[in-house]
Amino acid sequence: MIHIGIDSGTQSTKAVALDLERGQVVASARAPHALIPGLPPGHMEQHPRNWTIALDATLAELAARLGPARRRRVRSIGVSGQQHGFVPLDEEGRVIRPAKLWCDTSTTAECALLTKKLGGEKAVLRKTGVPFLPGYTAPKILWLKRREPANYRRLRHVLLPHDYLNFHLTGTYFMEPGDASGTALMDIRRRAWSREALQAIDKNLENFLPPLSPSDVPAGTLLPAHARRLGFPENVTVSAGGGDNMMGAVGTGNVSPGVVTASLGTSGTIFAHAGRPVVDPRGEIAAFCSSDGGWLPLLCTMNVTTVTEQIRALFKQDVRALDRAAAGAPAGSAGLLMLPYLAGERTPNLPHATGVLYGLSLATLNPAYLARAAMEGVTLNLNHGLRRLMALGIRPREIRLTGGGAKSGFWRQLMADIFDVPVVAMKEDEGAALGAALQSAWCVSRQQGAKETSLAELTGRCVKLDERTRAEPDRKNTALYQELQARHDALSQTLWPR
Ligand SMILES: Nc1ncnc2c1ncn2[C@@H]1O[C@H](COP(=O)(O)OP(=O)(O)O)[C@@H](O)[C@H]1O
Ligand SMILES: O=C(CO)[C@@H](O)[C@H](O)COP(=O)(O)O
Repeated sequence: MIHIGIDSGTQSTKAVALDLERGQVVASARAPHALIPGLPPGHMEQHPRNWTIALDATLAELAARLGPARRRRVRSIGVSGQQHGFVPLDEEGRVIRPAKLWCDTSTTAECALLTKKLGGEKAVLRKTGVPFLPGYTAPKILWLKRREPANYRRLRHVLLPHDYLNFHLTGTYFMEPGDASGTALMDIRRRAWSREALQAIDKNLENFLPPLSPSDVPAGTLLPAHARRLGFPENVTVSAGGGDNMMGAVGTGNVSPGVVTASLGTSGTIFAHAGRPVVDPRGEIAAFCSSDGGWLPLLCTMNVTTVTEQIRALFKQDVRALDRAAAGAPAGSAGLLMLPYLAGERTPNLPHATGVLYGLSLATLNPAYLARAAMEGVTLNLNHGLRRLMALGIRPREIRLTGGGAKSGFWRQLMADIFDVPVVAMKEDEGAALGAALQSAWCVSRQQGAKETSLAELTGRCVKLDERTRAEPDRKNTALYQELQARHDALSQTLWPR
């Protein structure tokens, strides 16, 4: 059977077709989608129509690549999507306005209001497990109510990006706990909506949210119009899907405690599967649920490949040239330190911070040192959060890498040196898309009951490490980077005390 996985990321939509019997991805496709340009600072939005256009295009390309015989063997589709985006729909399921995204920082006032209503930061963590941060969905809904009342009056359905794509494919309003835990509207310990968080926004909000279904329950069946257009059989199951990090966990075999994954997409995330909720008393590590019945403590930084892309654009380099340039500067960039908060930052919670280049000199103001300082800066920023994950009891023996940035060999070595943990990329680098395909295969097998296959068995069969990419910490550099980490953290704390 063929199982299809879609990952609707911030910059593009990726699709893979998994042949389960062979345990292999046999076709893939990709289509870009862009942010809405020209919005005021802090406002990051996309029109959900562009996601559905990209989804339809990647599915059509995948269908063409599969050919008629394999198209007839398509059994299920799973959808993964960028987390936290707010898709507001009216009574007829029409999009009311563009979606505010995970990287939108325009809702700090709404976060403060919601935190106060629930009784302060400690009370919020006690009641829901997840603080109100601008990236999350809850303050975006309150923002709409306060700033665009006419649009809010039309609101009848709240969906997340991947839920909206499920709606496009099946016509059903559906939500599952993994992605929903990123709304900050759930009590993540109970895997249920938090009435108090909902009512802090609107006493009717519960009516606008679908009930939460377990992640192994299908969202629905592919609509006949899509199936006909693509040449797929009738009754293709569309699984619950999940947030891209939840699906990235599945696609990197992170479905039981002990494995740690880092994703280097537009955002940077590091997460570990847990059999119980992991709530950070400081609120830095997000206490999310996974999309397979467990929990997924997660660190997210907003500035990863956006920063390296800016440097690339500045010097008109392709990704290889960027690596070559960075390799031309020594470890530590001779004291040139970058705080990479170009888009504000989520961890640490500094939505209005800006980036800093410290230590410019005649030796360091050139493309090589800037490239290396950028890669080091975003990785030190991630490492700050990795230390916090470790303080909460996560012990990484190795870190599995996924997302675009994981393709760079130079960056992989830098990560091993800064994290002081071996890192390894996956044979299939679209981890979230593969995870979505695997979740859909799992969902089908659960529907079949007697022939049920566990998710661990499925990932064991289909998720493979690419041992050629393994990087071990280089002892020459680890001590230097520990020192640099202390300087990075101190500079950040001095400029933005917290
Ligand atoms: N070889 C490479 N070296 C460094 N960065 C890369 C490489 N290939 C891709 N990338 C980065 O990965 C980014 C896309 O990552 P991806 O995980 O697809 O993002 P998203 O899911 O957020 O859309 C690109 O913008 C690019 O910066
Ligand atoms: O906000 C988060 C995690 O909490 C981000 O990880 C988004 O889920 C976007 O992911 P990418 O597009 O960078 O993959």
